Formats: sequence, structure tokens, C-alpha cells
Amino acid sequence: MGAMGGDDLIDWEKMQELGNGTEEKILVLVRLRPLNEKEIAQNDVADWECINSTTILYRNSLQERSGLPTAYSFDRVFRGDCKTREVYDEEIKDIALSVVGGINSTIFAYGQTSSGKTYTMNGITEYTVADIYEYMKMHDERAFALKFSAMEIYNEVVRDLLSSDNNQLRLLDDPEKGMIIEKLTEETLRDWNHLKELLSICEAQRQIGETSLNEKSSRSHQILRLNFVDLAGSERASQAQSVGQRLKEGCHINRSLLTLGTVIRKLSKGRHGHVNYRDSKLTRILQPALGGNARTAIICTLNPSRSHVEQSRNTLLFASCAKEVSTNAKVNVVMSDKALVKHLQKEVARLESELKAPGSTCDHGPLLRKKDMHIEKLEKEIRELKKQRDLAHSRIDDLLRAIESEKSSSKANSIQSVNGVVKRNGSLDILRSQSSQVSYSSDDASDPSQITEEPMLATAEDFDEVSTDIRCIEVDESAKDGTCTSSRHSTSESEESTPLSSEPQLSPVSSAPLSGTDNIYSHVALEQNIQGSLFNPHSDETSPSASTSTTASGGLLLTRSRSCRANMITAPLDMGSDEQNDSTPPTMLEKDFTGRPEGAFQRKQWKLPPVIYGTNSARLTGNVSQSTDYSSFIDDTKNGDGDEDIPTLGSFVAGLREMAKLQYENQTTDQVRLILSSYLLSFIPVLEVFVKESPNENLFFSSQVQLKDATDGNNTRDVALDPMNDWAIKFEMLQKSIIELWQACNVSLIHRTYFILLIKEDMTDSIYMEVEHRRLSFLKETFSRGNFAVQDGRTLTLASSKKALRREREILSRRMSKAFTEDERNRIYEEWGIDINSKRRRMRLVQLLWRDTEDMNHIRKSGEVVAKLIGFSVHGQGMKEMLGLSFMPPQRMMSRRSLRWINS
Ligand SMILES: Nc1ncnc2c1ncn2[C@@H]1O[C@H](COP(=O)(O)OP(=O)(O)OP(=O)(O)O)[C@@H](O)[C@H]1O
Repeated sequence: MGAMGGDDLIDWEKMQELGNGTEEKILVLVRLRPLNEKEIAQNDVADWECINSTTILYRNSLQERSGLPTAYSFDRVFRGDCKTREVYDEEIKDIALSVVGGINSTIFAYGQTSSGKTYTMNGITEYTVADIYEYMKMHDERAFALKFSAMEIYNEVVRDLLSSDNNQLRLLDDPEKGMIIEKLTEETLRDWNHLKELLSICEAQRQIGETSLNEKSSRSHQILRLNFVDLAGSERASQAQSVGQRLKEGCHINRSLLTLGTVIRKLSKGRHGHVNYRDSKLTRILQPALGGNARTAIICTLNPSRSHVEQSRNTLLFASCAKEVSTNAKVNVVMSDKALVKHLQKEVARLESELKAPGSTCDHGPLLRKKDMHIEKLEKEIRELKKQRDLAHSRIDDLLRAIESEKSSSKANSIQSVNGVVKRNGSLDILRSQSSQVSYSSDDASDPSQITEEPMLATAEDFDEVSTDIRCIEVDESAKDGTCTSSRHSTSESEESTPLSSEPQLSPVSSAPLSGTDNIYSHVALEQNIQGSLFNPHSDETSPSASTSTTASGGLLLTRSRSCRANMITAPLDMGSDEQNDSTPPTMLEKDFTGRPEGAFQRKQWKLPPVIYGTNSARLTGNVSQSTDYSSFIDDTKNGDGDEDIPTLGSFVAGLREMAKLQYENQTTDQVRLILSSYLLSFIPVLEVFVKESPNENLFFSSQVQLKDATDGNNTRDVALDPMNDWAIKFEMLQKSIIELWQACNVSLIHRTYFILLIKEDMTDSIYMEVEHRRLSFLKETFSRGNFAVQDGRTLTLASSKKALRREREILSRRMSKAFTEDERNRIYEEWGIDINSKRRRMRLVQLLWRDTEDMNHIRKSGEVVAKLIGFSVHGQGMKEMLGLSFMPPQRMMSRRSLRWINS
């Protein structure tokens, strides 16, 4: 038994790697055997000679003249005295041990009977198995399973040589495995002795008979699945002198060998066309070895005697064809479960080692942590966005409910208005007040000394209720049908939230210049943004076309504001009294204005900017500038506070901007001037007359604008400023008047604060001061007429606005602890003359703010306190520019010096 050394195996493995998957020719060897004693006794001679390692030569002078070839070359030829060991080591070993690399290998012997096939294959099997065991021993890290099976093909019947039942085995085609032999015994080899034992069984089982040429002739093809194939003799029956059973055997043997030869010849010419493997059991079983996934070696054995030269030539012819056949062996990667588990365990161990190794390229810890943080951040953003979405949905729902409520209110008003029809000289205007909202306030006490420690009656909720929505009005053209419906009003302060009177209180207008009694109703609608905007920047009045919309009857057609963000005020223009009547609803009013002329004013369809502020408009109206970020002027004091219903800086600025824009544009075209005139008419009705009579005059800068005295339509007073006059004088006049009007009209303290902090010194601000003064003057007149507004079916009165202001003070008082430190609070209390130990010191302080209209120092300090309470602060000199409030007036105005609102 040969042994395979370590170096040999390594070389062999390298060779396996290199040769794997490549096409190679079948290894064809020729082995001569020596003449045996019987042949020598019969004076037979050996005509065949191996002249070198690859060529065998026929040396018979008589045969040389036959024209047949005398020299044959193969991969290797072995002389008769060559040992089987040499054959194995030099040629067969390489192919035989391919099996340990997962490659099929087939070695079989081909030759006539008694030529030495069994003799050769027995030795090859022994050496191969020995080397396989040696390899397994050297590679104990690998799991091998060496299985052995043996069969014979006898008379075209396949039998199991390891089974004693002598049953015929069927050849089956398996879709995955190819041809399989049914029920073939497969023994797992334990060791070499086990193999010898099995080989003995096979020898005992095999069909062996005596022929004339071989006493122990193999009468079957034996296939040992490792695989070793020992074919039956290829001799002719005549030569073997076979008769009877032997003849029959020979027929089958030759049939198999004939098919084998046909297949070999076919394959030797290339793999074209059909190859008849299925024509015999032998070729069918050997199919992989002959042209498929296997490395194959054929050992052709020769009897050297002259008497068997023809059979020898046939064998050499077969060999010549076989050496042209190629196979393509590949590694079979089928792994057993055990091998697979072992392989996976090894792979897991390798990966774990890489992960644990410091500095390993597989250390993804930091990257994973970064990704986790990013994911966490994104999830947080998602949560925040969901919150905002939910909040937006909630607000939309609120608005939808408000709209529904508004519609209901409108219906109710219409129904109620039927009872309030007033017929005047056959001409009636109909005012359909959709709803309105109190948006102004009257101060609660003029004398600070009267402030008591009484608990506040108003609640924050009440304040919200008063100031949460914005309404529009619609005055239908159907007024010409002679029906006039008016909004209701209350008659006293106590009625501020009581049911309305069904009889509208329409005051006749006594202004002489106005039109006659045939058209005695004028409805002045002021759409007010009660949410803190000075002016509604989206007013329809900015549209030139709006100014020319009139009705044939001269009735005022007021349609629903597109923005639906304004309150409606209808103000009687009887200007009957200058005296403010707190008990009279002062807000939105349907004006019984007998003296109003027909024309542009009455027929215009416009929306007026808001007059009064008092609630948070930015959140609901959207009328504030969308481009300016006001947050930088509001500190954290305001943020997070529950009482956020305060006028916003945004709404304040938006109102100022819009008004300034209108007024500035007034300098350019008559048409815009007309619009502006209409705007002003909303709260200075007498201007309508002026516009009508002097349409080409510049209302603001080159002309005197006459305000009709409330008590006497014929009296006028000059409140508009001629910029050519001394600005300083005008400024002080306006300043004083505005402060008084704020107080008289219960204007929001926060608005006052915004105003004095932003509009305080520059002559360029004159436009804002003028507008502020005008609207306040109109408002005061409105209050004095006892006009009213309707909101959600309720009449809102001066008392309501007074109440709203009171609540604003209450809200501000709640901010004391957040806006000021304890030391600051104590200093303030001391400065304002409040006992720091008094119970309601915070409320007392707030009640004192903005009380004194004469003392500018008081005004300044009040503004400072309120600004601090709402978290408003002025940063630098460019604040107005940042807020977009720096409108450039005509050059002539720019030349004037600046004045201060507050001497601080
Ligand atoms: N190379 C050899 N050296 C010495 N003796 C050999 C050699 N080859 C074969 N023999 C002998 O020749 C005889 C026949 O050999 P073997 O039985 O192996 O022939 P075979 O081809 O298998 O015949 P069969 O086809 O009938 O089975 C045997 O006695 C064997 O010992």
C-alpha cells in the first residue's frame, strides 16, 4: 500500500485548485502484461514493445507488411515488468485522489480477457483507498464520509454486490442527481480493514467463470463506487471459444463494450448530436465519467502475445479514440449538515473576532450611534409636526364652527331686522349686519383714587368672548326696496350683554349739506379688525374698482368682506353730542344719516380698516405682515404665558403699514386719492362732502380736511395737518389729542404702548399720527352717538369695550411676576405709590397705567411698564425700518426736523 506524504498532498491540492473546472482529456494508459507460463509453454511470442513511456510498437515483420499501424502513442505506456504501484503513483494517483477535493473521478480498465484488468484494478483500488485514508488523517479538521458501494452488470442486469438477495437493480433518472441506482447498498467505510472485508464480499458475489483464456474470468462489469470500474473482457466470443452460458455472457459483455466503444468514438469527435449512453447499462452508469463532471483514466491492458494481436489492436483502437474524449470536472459543493454547521460556526467565530477587535474596519459603533441620534431627531420632528397638524386642524374646526355660528347669527339678525323696518320717505336701505365684534374698550375709571380692592368682575373668558372673532357686514342693494333693517343696540351700559331691542334706534342726521329727506339713510360700515390691527391691510378698499361701486338708489352696498376679518360699525351721523355716553352702545352702528348726500360714499363698496384693537389678531386674521418676523421684538416674557389674547405687534404694524401705504399712494393719482378719501369717510363722514366737492384736492398734504363737528354740522374744525405748517406745533397738538382720545375711547393699553414706542419722533411718522388721530376722533364721535354693533346676536356697547379694557388690565397684572423680578416689582410699586404689602398691589399698579393724559412722564412710564409686561422691547434705531414702517413721505416733509413723542 502506498502512502501519500504531506508534501505530495499539498502539491496535489494546489493542482486541484488550478485544474478545477477546466476541460481535460481522458487519461489513457496502456499496460502490457508479461507472457504467462502457459503462453510461454505454447511458444507464443510477445510482439508488442514499449519503446518509450508513451509509445508502444508492434514488432512482427510479417504484420508490418499488412499496412496496419505498428506504433501507438498514449499518455503513458507501461511495459510488462512494470509494477501496478508505478502505474498508480505516476498516473492514476492524481486522478484517483481528486475525490477528496470534491471531484468525481473514474478509473477503469479496458482489455481482452486475461489481459490483466482485474490484476491492475485490484492494485489501483488498494493504493487509492490507502491514500484517501492518509489524506483524511492529515486533515482531521474536515469531515469526510467515505462511502462504498459495488455492483455488477451481468447480462445487462445490475446487481448489488454487497447484497445477497440477488435482486435486479433499476436505473432511475433523478432530476437533481441524474442517474441513480435504486436500492444500491452504500456502506460507510470505517477503516481499511472494513474496505478489505467489503471487497471480499464483492469478489464472492461477482459472476466469475472459467474461460479458455482465464480460469477466473470476470464475467461481469464491476463498478466500485469510489469509483473503480473493472470491465469484462472485450474479446470476441470465437477467440474465447465461448459456448452456451459463456456465449450469452459474451454477447452482453460485447454489447456493453460495443456501446462503450460507440460512445467513446462519438465523444472523440466532439459533443455533437446524440450520444447513446442509454444503449447499455454500462454506458449509462459511466455517463458522467465519459463526458461529464469527472476526471477519468482508462487503463487499457494488453496481452503481448502474437496470437492475440488482433484483440490488442482493437484495444489500442479503443484507446486511441478514448484519448480524444474530454471531460469537464467541477467541484461538487454539496455539504453534509455536519459540515455545514461546522462551516457556519467557524464563520460566526471569525465575524465575532472582527467585531471585538479594536480598530477593526468592521467597528460600526460610532456610525450606528450617529444614525440612531439622527433617527431620534427625525422622530422628534415628526412628533412636533403632528402636534402642529393637530393644532391646525383644531383651529380649522374652530373657524368652521365660527362660520356656522355666524351664519346662524346672520339669519337671526335678518329675522329680527324685519321687526325693525323703518320706512322713511319710501326709501329704505337694508343693512344686513352679519355680525360684529366689540373691539374697543372704555376705561373703567378716570380717577385712580377710586380704584378699590374689589375683585375683578370680568374674567379672562369674558374677554376672550368679546374679542375672539372678526366679522363682516353686508349691506344689500335691495335697500332700494324701501325696507330698512338695522342692527340693534342697547340703550344703557347695563344692556351691554342683554337682549337687543327689536326697535332700532336710528338717529336722524341733521347735517345741512347732506342730501334731502328722500335719501335720509346712510349706512357707514366700518369693518374693524378687533384683533389688534389698526387697519386691515387686505381691505377691499384698496381696489380702485371698489370705490365706484354704487347702487342706483344711492343705497350703500356693503358686501361681505373677502377677508371676513372685520367688525362692522354703523354710525349715526347726527353728531348730536360731544359728550361721551357710557351707557350708550358706542360701537358698531347703523347710521341714520339724513344729511348724507348721494354719491360716492353711499354707493361705494368698501371695507374699512379696523379702528380698535384689543385682541390677538395675528392668530386668527392673518392680516399681519407675513414677511416680517416680529419675534425678535418680543422677549420670552410673553411666550408660554396662558394669557396670550393681547394685541400683537404684527397686527399693529400691519395696520400702520397699510394706512401709510394708502396715504402715500394718495400723492400719486386721483383715483387712489379717491379710494383713500372713501377710507377716511368711513370714520370722518363729512369728508365725503369734501371729496365730492373737491375731488382733485390732495386731502392730506395740500388741502385742509374738514372734520364736521359732531354737534353742529356746519361747524368745522381743522384737524388735518398742513405739512407746510410748523410740524412741531402740530406734533404736540396731535400728541396731546391722541392721548386724550385713547383714554376717551378706551383704546387698548398695549396699542397705546406700541404706538408711542414706534411712532414717536420722526416727522416721517406724521402720516401715522394723522391717521391715528382721525380714526380716534371718529370713534369718539361714534361712541357719543350711542351707536352699537352686533356680534353673534348681541349688542356690543361702550360698556363692553370698557369691560374689555378692564380685562386687559387684569391680564397684564397676571404678568407682573413673570415680567419683573421681586426687586423690580417692589421698586415699581414704590415709584407708583403702592404699598408693597397690599393685597392687590399688582392690579392696583395696572389700574394706574395710562390714567393721566396730561403728564407725559406718566405716559412714558406707563408705556415702559406695559412693554415689559408684554415682552416688547425696541432694539436699536432701525426697528421701524425692520418692521417696514419707514415710508418715505414727500421730500418737503423730509426736510423737517424730527420731534419726540416722549421726552425720554
Ligand atoms: N501485469 C501483470 N503482471 C503479472 N501478472 C499479470 C499481470 N496482469 C495480469 N496478470 C496475470 O494474468 C492473469 C489474468 O489476469 P486478470 O484476471 O487480471 O485478467 P482479466 O483481464 O481480468 O481477465 P478477465 O477479463 O477474464 O477477467 C492473472 O493470473 C494475473 O495474475
